Amino acid sequence: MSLADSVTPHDAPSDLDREQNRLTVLYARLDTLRDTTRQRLAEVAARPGGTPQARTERDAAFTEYATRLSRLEAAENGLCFGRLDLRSGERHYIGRIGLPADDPDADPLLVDWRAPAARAFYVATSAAPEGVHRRRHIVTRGRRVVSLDDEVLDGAPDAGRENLAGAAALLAAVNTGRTGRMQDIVATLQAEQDAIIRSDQNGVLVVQGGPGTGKTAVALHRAAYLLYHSARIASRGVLVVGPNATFLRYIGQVLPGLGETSVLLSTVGELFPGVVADRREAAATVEVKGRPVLADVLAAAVRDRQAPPGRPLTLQVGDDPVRLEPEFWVAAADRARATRRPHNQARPTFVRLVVDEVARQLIAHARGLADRLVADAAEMLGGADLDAAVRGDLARLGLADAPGDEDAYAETAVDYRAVAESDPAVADACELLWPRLTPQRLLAELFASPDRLASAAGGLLTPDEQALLVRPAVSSVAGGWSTADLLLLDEALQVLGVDDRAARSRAARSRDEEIAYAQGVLDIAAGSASEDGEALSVTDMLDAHQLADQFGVADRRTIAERAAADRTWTFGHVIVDEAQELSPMAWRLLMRRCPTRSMTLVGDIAQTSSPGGLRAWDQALEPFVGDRWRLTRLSVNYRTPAEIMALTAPLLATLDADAEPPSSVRETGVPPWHAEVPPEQVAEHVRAQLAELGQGRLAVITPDALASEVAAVLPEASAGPDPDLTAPVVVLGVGQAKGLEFDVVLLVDPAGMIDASPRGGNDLYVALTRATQRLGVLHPGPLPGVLREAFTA
Ligand SMILES: Nc1ncnc2c1ncn2[C@@H]1O[C@H](COP(=O)(O)OP(=O)(O)OP(=O)(O)O)[C@@H](O)[C@H]1O
Repeated sequence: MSLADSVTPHDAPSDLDREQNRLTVLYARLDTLRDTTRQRLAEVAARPGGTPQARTERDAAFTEYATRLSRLEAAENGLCFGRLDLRSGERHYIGRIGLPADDPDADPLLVDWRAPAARAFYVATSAAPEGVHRRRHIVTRGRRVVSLDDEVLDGAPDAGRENLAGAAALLAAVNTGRTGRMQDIVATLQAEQDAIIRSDQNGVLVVQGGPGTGKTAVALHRAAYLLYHSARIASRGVLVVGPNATFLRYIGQVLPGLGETSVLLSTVGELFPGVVADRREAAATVEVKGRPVLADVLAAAVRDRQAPPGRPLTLQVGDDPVRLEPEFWVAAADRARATRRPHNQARPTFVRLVVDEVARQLIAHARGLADRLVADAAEMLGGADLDAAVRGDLARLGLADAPGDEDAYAETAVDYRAVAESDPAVADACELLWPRLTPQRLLAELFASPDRLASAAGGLLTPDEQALLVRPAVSSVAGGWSTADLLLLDEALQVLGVDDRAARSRAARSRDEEIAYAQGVLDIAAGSASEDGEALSVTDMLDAHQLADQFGVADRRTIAERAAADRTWTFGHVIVDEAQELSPMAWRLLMRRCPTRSMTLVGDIAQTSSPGGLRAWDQALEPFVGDRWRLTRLSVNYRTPAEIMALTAPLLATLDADAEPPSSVRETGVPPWHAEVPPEQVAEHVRAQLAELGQGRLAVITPDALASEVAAVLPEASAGPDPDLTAPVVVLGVGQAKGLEFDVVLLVDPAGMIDASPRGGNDLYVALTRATQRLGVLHPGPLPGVLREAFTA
């Protein structure tokens, strides 16, 4: 008996009517809650800020109501999808959000899928019914119930269901035509997936699973679950990292559809706001730049920029030459480094020491000059009392009038420090010996100079590896950065830090200006009030500080928006999809964004295709958490039919001898096929497949280098760096296909895919596992051995 046959469709009109009535009540409640929330939001928005505290409270209330409203809006489609009848006689309706009854003491009308009471809906089976008598899947369209699907769990176990929860609903979901956008699976989550979603938020959780096992879906639902349950995570937001922008667009609707806005979806290359990674690089360069040793290279490169000169430097300060000895520079650099602060933040210490030393020498010069003047005068005038003349000379030089007068000496030193501080020669020397460095400048100057590279990377990278990093000078401000560079920029930012004293004093100045402006407004108001003879004027109620507070603009950005603009934002939880692709430098960046190490990493080692990607999970995690991480596996493939998975078995064995292929949840009865055709004849096959497909999506997946050639013979297809996945046909290089799925896949040139890179076999495995219904392999020459074997088996 097939899985589909094992489920009894339940469409008795009376039951449908009853559920329709219930659904109508639920939507009515949803509408009421939306109206109330909208009204509250408007009230809060209109509330004046007043004191800073009141303003903060108002903004917090605004955010709270706005979030609540967006959750209520998002719940429109598929508001309620399930019902649990417990043996105890209790009944719960399960939905996308919880809906409280009007009466606060009454049971909720709808239980949120994330609430503990909903868990049994996902995990109960005939073998372990968890107190459930009946599980009902309610299928709706808009606000209408279209069908019901019941499972009685405490009856005789049904062998055909194979521990799937709601098999009919599940199969209906996986068989539905693709739309080019990932859908949530909240109605049909399976027990092994539910366990991951609800797993403890603390620590690093790794989810290893073959293709189509729902890793992405589970990761996104886990984000929604954690945001629902943890105020700490909600307050810092969740970061979801995906492999590329096309993939992020593909999954972009899932979390908003679940009502969650506190999630930033990003590639790892976008996590250094303000710099765009638009440069492509050779795989060998990417691999070297991703190595952990690059952190040491950058630290050495910064240290090289602090190197004291090995000879004395003479600065011309005004009329005085000031000579600074090598020992002085060494001591100054050592003291600045001893602050243990990042380069730019240690710089003020270095500058202060230089200024002090220059001032000390200026004072010494002046004293020497004064002494000489006194001696000369005494010689000229014989034994005359010269006190008055000396005092005059010292005063003219700005020096204390008597040695030992400490106050006066301190004042004098201050004057000379000011001279030293504003002297261009001193500033130039500081800039030369401890320059202010942005990450961009550090990297641009490092990569542009083989000498600098040799100095920083000597002993860490071979000369050939160093040569891979050399490139012509780029503007240190914009352009010309690769994703691998952005990881290095972020790393450099840690070593360099930001000297934000100037920004802070600018902020303080602008606050003073706001207060001055507010005072001006109050003065005018007071003037006109007294002219009008008003009893109570605005000046009686507010002072300039309070008014300035009210002028301040409220920060109503979502957590995700604030996080996206901030290079140093740390998240409450970080989720990494296709985590096997990340280089060690990318892991370092992500760990910095998540100091609590509350992380979920999902991926499949057998699908690793990037040059610096993982071969084992502990390889990535050991440097950060030792062995303190949990591994869990997903074992059922919901996407790829059994016929296609069988084709991939010999290939998988060559990629990872220990890998357990996931078992497909269904068969389609349509075996994959192959044909020997040159790339220019791909169009005929595409059109034939489209004619059979009707609705749904078809992808042509090629080796990366072949994509534009194939796209040229398929003008009707969406292609290029930013393809529209909702188009009926897309042409993708295999690198773009990661994480995606289509009803039909035509894979072009499998041998070319294997040959294109050292991880070409992994690429082929990714391409073979993207279809939900049909797979055709088009090969210009002979099939690769691993596929020939599988097709003839
Ligand atoms: N419980 C479920 N109910 C319905 N559909 C599901 C379920 N689990 C997974 N799916 C569907 O299976 C498909 C594959 O899921 P997903 O993309 O999350 O897998 P994956 O493990 O990330 O795959 P890959 O590693 O190959 O990219 C998606 O269409 C997803 O919606």
